[in-house]
Amino acid sequence: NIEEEELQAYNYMLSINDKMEKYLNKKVLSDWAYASNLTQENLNKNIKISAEVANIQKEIWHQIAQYNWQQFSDYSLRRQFWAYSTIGENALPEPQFKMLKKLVSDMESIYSTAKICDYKNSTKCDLLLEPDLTNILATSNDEKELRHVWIEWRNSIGPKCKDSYKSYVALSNEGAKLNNFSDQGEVWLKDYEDDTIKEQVHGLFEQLKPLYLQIHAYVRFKLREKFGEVVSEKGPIPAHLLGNMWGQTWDNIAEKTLPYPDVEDSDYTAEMIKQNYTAIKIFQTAENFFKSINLTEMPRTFWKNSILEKPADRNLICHASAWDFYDQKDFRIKQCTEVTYEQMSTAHHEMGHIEYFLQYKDQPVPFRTGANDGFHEAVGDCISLSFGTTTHLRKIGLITSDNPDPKIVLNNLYRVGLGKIAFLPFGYLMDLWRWDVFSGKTTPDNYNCKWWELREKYQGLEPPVDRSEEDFDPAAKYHIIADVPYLRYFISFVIQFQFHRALCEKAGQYEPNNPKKPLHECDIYENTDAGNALKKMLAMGASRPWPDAMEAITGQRVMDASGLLQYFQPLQDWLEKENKKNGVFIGWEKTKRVCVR
Ligand SMILES: C=C(C[SeH])C(=O)N1CCC[C@H]1C(=O)O
Ligand SMILES: [Zn+2]
Repeated sequence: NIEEEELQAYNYMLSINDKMEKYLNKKVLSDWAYASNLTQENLNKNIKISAEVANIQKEIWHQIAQYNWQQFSDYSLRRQFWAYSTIGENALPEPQFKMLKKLVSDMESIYSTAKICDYKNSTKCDLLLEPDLTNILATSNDEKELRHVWIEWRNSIGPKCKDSYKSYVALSNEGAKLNNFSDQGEVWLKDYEDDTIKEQVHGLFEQLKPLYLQIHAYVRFKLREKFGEVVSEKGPIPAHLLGNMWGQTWDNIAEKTLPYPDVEDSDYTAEMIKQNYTAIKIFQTAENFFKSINLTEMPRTFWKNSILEKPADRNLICHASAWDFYDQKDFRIKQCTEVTYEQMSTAHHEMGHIEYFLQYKDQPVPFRTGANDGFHEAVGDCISLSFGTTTHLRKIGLITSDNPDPKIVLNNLYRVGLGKIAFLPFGYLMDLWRWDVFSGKTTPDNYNCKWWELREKYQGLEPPVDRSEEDFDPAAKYHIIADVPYLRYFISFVIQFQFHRALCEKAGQYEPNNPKKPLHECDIYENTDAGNALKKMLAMGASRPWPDAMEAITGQRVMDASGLLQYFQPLQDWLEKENKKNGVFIGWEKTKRVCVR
C-alpha cells in the first residue's frame, strides 16, 4: 500500500542522493579540470565522466517512474522525486549526449582562446577578451579602435561557431522532447514552477522601460557630445561606445558622462591600484563584508583550490564562475581577476554564489540550488548595493574625501544606474532570442538579423557596421556558446533590489519617505539582523517553491520592480529634468544599419 511504498521510497531517496553526491563530485572535479586547463585530454576525461553520470541519471529516471510519488504525504520526499523526474540532456542516448557535450566544449574553447590583432600594431595578434579587449573597451576613447575591436572579436568567433550552434540547438531539443517538453527553452523555465513566468517578466520589463528610456536618451546625448556625428541625435546608440563588449552594462563610461563632472569624483579603480589592491585583497574585502553580517567565512580549501588570477601557462575559461563540488567542503571561484572596481563587484557576485552553497550544503542534493536561478545571481549583487554606496566606500577608503556634497551621491547613483538600469533590456532579450531559436520560430538563416532586431527594439543599440547572416554575433557572448540560460540575470537585477530594501529596513537603514534614510545610501555592513534574515533564506535552497523564499526575506510572494524604481527615483527625477532641459529625443528612430539576409 502507499504507506509502505512511501517508506521504501524514503530509503531509496537516501541511497540515490548519496550516490549522486559521489558521482557529482567526480563530475564537477572533471568539469573544473577542463575549464581551468583546456586540453584534449581533460576534455576526453570530462566527456567520459559526464556520460557516466548521465547514464546514472537515466537509470534513476526509469526507477522513479515506478513510484506513485505524486501521492506521497511527505512534501520534501515528493519534491525530491519531482526534481529527479526531469533530467534534460542527460536523457539523450549516450552517443548524442557525448556529441552535445563536445559541441558546447568546443565552442567554449574557441571563445576562451580567441585572439585578435591590436588596432595600433597589426603585428601584435595575441589580444584575448580577458583582460585585453575588456580593458580597451572600458578605457579607449578612440572610436576607430573601439570599432576595430568590436568587429574583430565577432569575426574571430561567430563564423567558427555557427554550424556547431545549429547542431547544439537540435540536440538540446531532442533531449527536451525526451523529457516531454516542447523544446529546450521550456526546460529552462521549469524551475520557476510558474507557467506565467514569461508574462511576469514581460510585465516587469514594461514597468522598467520608462526609466531605461531616460538613461538611454541622456547617455546618447553625452556620447554625441564626446564622439560627434558617429552618434546620431535620435537613432539607436552604436554598440561599441558603451564601455563593454556587449553593451550590456555601461558603468565604464561613467567618467565620460557624469551628471556633475566638476565635483571631485573618485576613480575607484585608480584608488584601488594606488592602495596596492591585489586579487587576494579584493576577495578578502568581499569576504570581510559577508562575515560582518554573520554569514560564513570562506573555508580554508577555498583559498587553496580557487583560481583567482589568470595563469600564464595554459588556456582556460576566464569567464568568472563559482563552483560547488557537492561534498559539503570544497567550494571554489575561478576568476581571471584584474585590479579594477568592476572586478571588485564581480568578486562580490561570485562570493554570493559561494555563500549560497555554504548555507544550503546540508540540504538533500536536489535542493542544493537556488530557490530559482535568479536568486543565485542576486545574492552577491545585493551585498554590492551596500558596498557601492558612498557611505561604505568612504568607510573602506576608496573614497578619500569626506565632502558631503549631494552631487557626489548623485554621481555615484548614476554610476550604479549605468550598471543596473542599462542591463535590463539586455538581460531580457538574451533568452527572448533563444526561446525563439529553440522553438524554431527563429531559423538558422535568420539567427543574426533577428538578434539585431531585438538589440534595436529593446536596447536601442545598433552595430557600428552593417551585419549579415554570414555573421553570428550572438556567439560573441559567453552564455550563448556555453549553454548558460540568461533570464536568471534579468530576474536577479529586479529581485536584488527587493532583497536590498527588505534588509535595509531590518537594519533600520531605510525608511520609506524618510529623506534622511534613502534606499540608495543604505549600507547593511556589520548588521547581523539583516545578515541573519538573508542567511535563513539562503539555507532553504530549493527545498520550497521560490515564493516561499521570497516571502522569508521580503514578506512578499512576488517579483516586483518597485524596489529598483524606489532605489533610482532620485536619478530618474534628475534625468527627466536634464533631458527636458537639453530637449533630447526620448527613445530611438529606426537604425540606418542593415542586416543582409
Ligand atoms: C559573473 C557572471 C558569472 Se555567474 C556572469 O556571467 N554575469 C554576472 C552579471 C551578468 C552575467 C554576465 O557577465 O553576462
Ligand atoms: Zn553569477
